[in-house]
Amino acid sequence: MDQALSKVKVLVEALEWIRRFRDRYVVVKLGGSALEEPESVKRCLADVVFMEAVGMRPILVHGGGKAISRSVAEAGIEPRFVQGRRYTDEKTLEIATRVLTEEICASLVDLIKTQGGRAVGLHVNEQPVLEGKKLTLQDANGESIDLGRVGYVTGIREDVIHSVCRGGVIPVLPSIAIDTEGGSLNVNADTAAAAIAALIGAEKLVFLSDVPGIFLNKEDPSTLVPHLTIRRCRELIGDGTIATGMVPKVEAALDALEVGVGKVHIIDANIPHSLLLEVYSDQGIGTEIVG
Ligand SMILES: Nc1ncnc2c1ncn2[C@@H]1O[C@H](COP(=O)(O)OP(=O)(O)O)[C@@H](O)[C@H]1O
Ligand SMILES: CC(=O)N[C@@H](CCC(=O)OP(=O)(O)O)C(=O)O
Repeated sequence: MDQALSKVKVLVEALEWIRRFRDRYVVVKLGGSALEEPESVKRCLADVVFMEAVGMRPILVHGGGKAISRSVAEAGIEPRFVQGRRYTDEKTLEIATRVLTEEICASLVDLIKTQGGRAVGLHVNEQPVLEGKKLTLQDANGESIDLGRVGYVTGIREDVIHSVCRGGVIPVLPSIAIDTEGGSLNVNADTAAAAIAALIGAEKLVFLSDVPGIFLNKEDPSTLVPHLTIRRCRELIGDGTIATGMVPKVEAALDALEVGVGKVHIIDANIPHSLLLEVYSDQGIGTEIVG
């Protein structure tokens, strides 16, 4: 009896959050590191299917940096990164587009379907929804660095996203945008997810990565920080506590918060049902960042 009652308590606790997030957009970014663990990916997608079934509007944005690097290396090209962005010549763009759309996006759509959900890949080969511009970075001396076909998201076909979501279908978006001439641009998936969350006015932006959240000391799991503000994040980037792949993620998170996205969460895709724990329970999990 006690066990049955505790199950009901879980449902009652979830009800408040289910009501609160009904018809709200949540952008879920599945990172390339998390994508390396097929069982974790399946569980995360089951959570996304649950979110849609209880009335939320999840938008799945994914990367695939590790898979792109493998395919690029197989083609005899040495992967090269500048300030966390992949230098993308025409051949690299072709490979990145194929890996992200035909391999990763297609398999995520299939996996959602096998778990009873409905999903559609929205990208260059199907229905493009991300508009972008070429990104130019500057080096320490203020000189422009050419990254090739690398871009950033400037717009989104909101009408397409709205109608897909209203129809009970989960949009799956790889981080490839189209420029005004119809050419493809390779976009860092963290920045793509943040831009999408900002443009669509998402309630939340959730990064599913391969760490439980942000640590003050990466060697010591007890230093996980459950709650951070924009200001504190900037301090942690400044003093090097937040480093490597976490920097573009947190910078993208701050951009999204500054333009009105409610909250950003960084959680571990390898913790079973981390998404549901974050969204539908009082306790939360991982690191949340607020404005
Ligand atoms: N302070 C920190 N706390 C947690 N992880 C950190 C921190 N600083 C750097 N990292 C690194 O950031 C990585 C996540 O970034 P990345 O590998 O690019 O993920 P993804 O593929 O999900 O985009 C973690 O695996 C970790 O090694
Ligand atoms: C311009 C740029 O760097 N694009 C990324 C896109 C994929 C990505 O960002 O994947 P993660 O989620 O694994 O980081 C790349 O080519 O690797």
